[in-house]
Amino acid sequence: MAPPPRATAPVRHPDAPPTGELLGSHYGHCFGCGGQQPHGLHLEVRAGQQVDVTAEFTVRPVHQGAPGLAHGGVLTTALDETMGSLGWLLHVVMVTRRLETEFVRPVPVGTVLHLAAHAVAAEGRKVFTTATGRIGGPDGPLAVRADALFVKVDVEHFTEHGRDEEIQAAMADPDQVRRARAFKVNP
Ligand SMILES: CCCCCCCC/C=C\CCCCCCCC(=O)SCCNC(=O)CCNC(=O)[C@H](O)C(C)(C)COP(=O)(O)OP(=O)(O)OC[C@H]1O[C@@H](n2cnc3c(N)ncnc32)[C@H](O)[C@@H]1OP(=O)(O)O
Repeated sequence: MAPPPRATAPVRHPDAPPTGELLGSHYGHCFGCGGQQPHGLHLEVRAGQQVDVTAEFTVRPVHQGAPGLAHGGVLTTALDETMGSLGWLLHVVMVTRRLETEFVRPVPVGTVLHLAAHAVAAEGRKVFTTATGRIGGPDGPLAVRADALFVKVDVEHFTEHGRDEEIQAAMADPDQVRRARAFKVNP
């Protein structure tokens, strides 16, 4: 998943949220970041200085795979969501096309996973990203890492493919429309 040689360094948008600011959820029902998902990850992502973000995820019993351990798919979701949030800093909406996770050590229930992601390169609609999840603190032992390819999309991606009832509800929600605009999407 290496970026092609013609790829360039990703550029932080001039109107990107300032360093340290909480980005907020892009959609209340998002399994990764939404507040309206009881079993969701409730990730709170913070803007970094460049095209980078940090986040924390507390592993709860509903996230188990093996007894007392986080499910690998849930950990991948946490990495995916964190990397997807880089769109706030680029002012684009992007969806995951390819994602490769490495599970370096098991992550027990109760762990606070310290996530960090940055955009590595961009080329046309493609954004290449990478992320880590560490235990015990932002500089703690590496538990999981991932590389991903995101592709920029416009609002039709959602309105054409999403189920009608959720799309209608989202478009009727001024808060959702405001959040979509923050991504430079024009619903
Ligand atoms: C009010 C209503 C509006 C609401 C709006 C709300 C705001 C929402 C805000 C924010 C949302 C963010 C949500 C984040 C959530 C976390 C992230 C996720 O989990 S996202 C879900 C999982 N992902 C998918 O469901 C994608 C499913 N896949 C697709 O839909 C398509 O495959 C898509 C759009 C990704 C690409 O399809 P193509 O037809 O547009 O483009 P092609 O040509 O296939 O690929 C684009 C480029 O990528 C290269 N490419 C493709 N695969 C590659 C690979 N494996 N390696 C290298 N390059 C590859 C291709 O060669 C092409 O490159 P060349 O542009 O020609 O240079």
